[in-house]
Amino acid sequence: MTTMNPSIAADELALQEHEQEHAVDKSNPQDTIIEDGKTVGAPFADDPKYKLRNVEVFYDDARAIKNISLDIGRNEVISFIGPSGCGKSTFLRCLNRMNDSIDICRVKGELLLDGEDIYRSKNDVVELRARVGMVFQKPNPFPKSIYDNVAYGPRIHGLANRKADLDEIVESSLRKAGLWNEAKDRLHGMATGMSGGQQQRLCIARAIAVSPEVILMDEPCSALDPIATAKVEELIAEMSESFTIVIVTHSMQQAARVSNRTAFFHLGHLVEVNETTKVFTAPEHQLTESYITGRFG
Ligand SMILES: Nc1ncnc2c1ncn2[C@@H]1O[C@H](COP(=O)(O)OP(=O)(O)OP(=O)(O)O)[C@@H](O)[C@H]1O
Repeated sequence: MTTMNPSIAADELALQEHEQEHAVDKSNPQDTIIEDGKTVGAPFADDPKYKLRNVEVFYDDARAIKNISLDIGRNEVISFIGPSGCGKSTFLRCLNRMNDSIDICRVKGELLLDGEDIYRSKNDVVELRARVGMVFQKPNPFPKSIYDNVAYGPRIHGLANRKADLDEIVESSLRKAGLWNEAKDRLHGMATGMSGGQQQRLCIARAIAVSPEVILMDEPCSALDPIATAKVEELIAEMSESFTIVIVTHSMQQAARVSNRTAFFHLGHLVEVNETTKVFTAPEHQLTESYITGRFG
C-alpha cells in the first residue's frame, strides 16, 4: 500500500484552496447557446402595429436573422440593442423593405403591418415607405433648400394641391421636429448649410411630412453631439404620441431614456424583449445581463 507523503498532500490541498479562492469565471457569455426562436420576456403585444413571425434573413447563405417573432405595439417606442453585427439594422430594414435593394438579401417569414403582409401585399414599396419612414445614422438631407427637403415627399405623394397647403405641411413638420424657430427665416437656404443636429432634425421633419404611421431610426444620434442628441431624444418622446417608433441604438442609456420596451439581439437571435426598466434592472436572460453589465459588447 502506498501512502502519500503528508507534506505533498498538504501542498496539494493548499494549492486547491488557492485555486478555489482565486477562481475566475472562464466561461464566455458569448458561448451561451441560444435556442432558435426562443425569446424570453414579453415579445408580444395585444394590439400590435407590426406582427412579425418566424422572420429569417439571409445574405446569400448566411443566416443573419434567426427565426425571430416579435410584436411592435401601436405608438410604442421600442429600442433594438446588442453587439455590433447582431442583426439590429438588418431586422429594422425588414420593416419597410429597405433590404430589397440588396441583391443577395432574402427575407422569410410573416411580416404583418396592420394585419397585411408587407412582403406579399399588392401595395408597392413606395407606398409602404410613405407609411413607414426612416431616419438614418448620418443626416442625409437632399442638396436642396430646407423647404424643398420637407416638401419633397408631400409633392411626390400628391398630398398638397395648393401652395398654401404645402406651406402648412412644411411648417407643421418643422414645428414637430423642433426646427421651426431655427429654420423659418432661412427656408429657402440650402439644407446642407445647417449644423449636423439641425440636419438630422430636418431629416425627421422630412420623414414626418408624409404623415407616416411608423418611424424607423437607425442610430439617429450617433453622428450628433450631446446637445443635439438630447434634442432628438426629446423629439422621440413627443413623436411617440403620434407614431410608432423603432430605434436601433448602441447607447444603452439612450434606450433606457427613450423606449417603452427594449429588444436585445445577439448573433441574429432575439434573446430578450421586455419593458425597458426590466431589461436594465432585472433582465431575465443571463446573456442580456452580461451585455448590459458590460461583460461583452
Ligand atoms: N449588405 C450585406 N451583405 C452581406 N452581409 C451583410 C450585409 N449587411 C449586413 N450583413 C451581415 O449581417 C449581419 C448583421 O449585420 P447588421 O448590420 O444587421 O448588424 P447590426 O447589429 O446592425 O450591427 P452594427 O451595430 O455594427 O450596425 C452581420 O454579420 C453582417 O456582416
